[in-house]
Amino acid sequence: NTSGLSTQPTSLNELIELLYQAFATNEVNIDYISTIMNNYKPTMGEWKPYIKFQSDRYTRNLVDAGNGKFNLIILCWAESQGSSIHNHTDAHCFLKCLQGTLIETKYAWPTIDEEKPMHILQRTEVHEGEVAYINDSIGLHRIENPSHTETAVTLHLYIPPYDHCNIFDERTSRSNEAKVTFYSIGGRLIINE
Ligand SMILES: O=C(O)CCSS
Ligand SMILES: [Fe+2]
Repeated sequence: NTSGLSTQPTSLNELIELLYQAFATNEVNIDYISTIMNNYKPTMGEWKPYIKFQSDRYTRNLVDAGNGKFNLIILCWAESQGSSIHNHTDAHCFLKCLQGTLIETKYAWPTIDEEKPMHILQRTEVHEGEVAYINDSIGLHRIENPSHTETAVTLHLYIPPYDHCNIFDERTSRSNEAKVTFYSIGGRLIINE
């Protein structure tokens, strides 16, 4: 169990340490994970190695591969960049806003095969320090940086890790499988062949 562990990570390294300890046993206490993600107080300097913006799309920068039990990733959103509508392949997804403001739009899973627009469940702003959570039983979502002048940075925790997901067309509900890739791993750029 996770009693006796700190619930106030004061650095990225301490957050990672607590995650490794929480995953040392097999069962994972999602409430505890939620507590430490909410309590983590980011200090900008520590995630400098993972801050990389691209003009064509948001970047996914792997911070820690979690011994195969989780992935901790920093996503960097330049102005007006956003994700596709996607699911999370039966994983827990925690998203903590480190800088800027994001909009999360949650959608219901498409029910029938006919072409029809996706149904929006909820749109929420995620502000600095706030944590959003989703999993496939809740629905799908799209994350966007709505600002035309400010960039945004988010910290994502996926439990367990996954290397593909489904992306959905908002107008038709059609979906395709998409591979999930990293722009950098451990702060080093991945040269895509
Ligand atoms: O992992 C991704 O690229 C989706 C960001 S929102 S969880
Ligand atoms: Fe997501």
